[in-house]
Amino acid sequence: MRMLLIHSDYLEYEVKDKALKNPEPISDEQRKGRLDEVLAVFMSVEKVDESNPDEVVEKAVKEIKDVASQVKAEKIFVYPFAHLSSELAKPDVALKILQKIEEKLKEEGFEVKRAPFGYYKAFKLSCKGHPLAELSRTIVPSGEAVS
Ligand SMILES: C[C@@H](O)[C@H](N)C(=O)N[C@H]1[C@@H](O)[C@H](n2cnc3c(N)ncnc32)O[C@@H]1CO
Repeated sequence: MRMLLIHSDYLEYEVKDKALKNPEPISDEQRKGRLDEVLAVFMSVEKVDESNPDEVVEKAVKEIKDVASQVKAEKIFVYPFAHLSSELAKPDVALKILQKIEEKLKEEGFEVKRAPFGYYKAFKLSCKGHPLAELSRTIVPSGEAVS
């Protein structure tokens, strides 16, 4: 999994068109979303993650918690983003992993939103620009090589 973490004044998105034949079903309310004072986490789930999804979820949550504590962010935006890797996991596996990450972050007490999966989306982002505002992380299951 590849993650781009941007500490932001806000992130807002608006769903445009389907980017998959069968995107995640969403309510009208989910067609737009915004969080202020947020750690935005753009995530590409990778093929290598399919070998141990639960471990990747645990590792991703740990990394996100670590960065959130360093930048003192209490809100997280989980943003499916297919542009950080050329070896993407299958959509059904990717969605499950992202849903589990969202769930675990909520259990940890964060306010969490997740952008809808399988769509083209317009978004606006205001990066805070401090030294820790733009970070990336690569996560793989144990025993797998980072490509
Ligand atoms: C397109 C662009 O504007 C938008 N931002 C977009 O990326 N949409 C992606 C993700 O929501 C999701 N998706 C599919 N596979 C994956 C994967 N392996 N990891 C993460 N997301 C995935 O399916 C869409 C098409 O790839």
